Amino acid sequence: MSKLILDSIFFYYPELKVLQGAFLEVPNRTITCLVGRNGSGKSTLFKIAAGQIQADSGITQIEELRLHKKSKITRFKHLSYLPQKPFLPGSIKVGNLIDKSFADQDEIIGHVLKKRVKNLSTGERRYLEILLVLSLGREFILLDEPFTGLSPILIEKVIEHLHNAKNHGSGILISDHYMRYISEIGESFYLLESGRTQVL
Ligand SMILES: Nc1ncnc2c1ncn2[C@@H]1O[C@H](COP(=O)(O)OP(=O)(O)OP(=O)(O)O)[C@@H](O)[C@H]1O
Repeated sequence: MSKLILDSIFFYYPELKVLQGAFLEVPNRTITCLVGRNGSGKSTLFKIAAGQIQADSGITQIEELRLHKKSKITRFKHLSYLPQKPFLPGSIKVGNLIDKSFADQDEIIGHVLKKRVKNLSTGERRYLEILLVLSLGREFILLDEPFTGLSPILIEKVIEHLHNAKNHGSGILISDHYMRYISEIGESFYLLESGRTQVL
């Protein structure tokens, strides 16, 4: 079984110690959840795992493979990442982003294929972003607050997609404040508090 590991992660802003030795293990074929209060550092840990920012110290690795700051291609091959904030350029048409055969099977996306991203509703845009991140079929999938802005029906659809991705072998790391859904789908849980993680 392959694992994404973050070990002894420290990250400081000039006047704030955000992470102080955080540890996380994300095995494949598993949904791992990271929870914690607002501002506890969850997004910071995601950004470090995704290589968007660099930790002051600590290790990110997949099995024996160390992921250094410069390992961008290696990261891209192994990981896909949904940031907390919208990331798609507004001017692109949905139909140019997603495979038509896929869109034909999804009612929500099927209805908005001709629209530009900037003209989607918040929930439609978030749903599209999640599908794109999942469709890359990476070994590890990092989802930072995917459910924000989604209706319960869309959340249920996303959960179905997450189970599919997991059954195809992906390891999923997810953070969200919707505890009802998190506790429904998660198999292992970490709480981030005072810069450190503990297994729940
Ligand atoms: N660019 C920045 N400069 C200084 N402090 C920052 C910066 N970005 C984030 N922070 C601070 O770092 C801490 C951790 O932020 P982070 O976004 O990782 O928290 P979070 O757990 O994801 O929060 P939330 O659940 O609200 O999304 C917060 O106290 C935040 O104010």
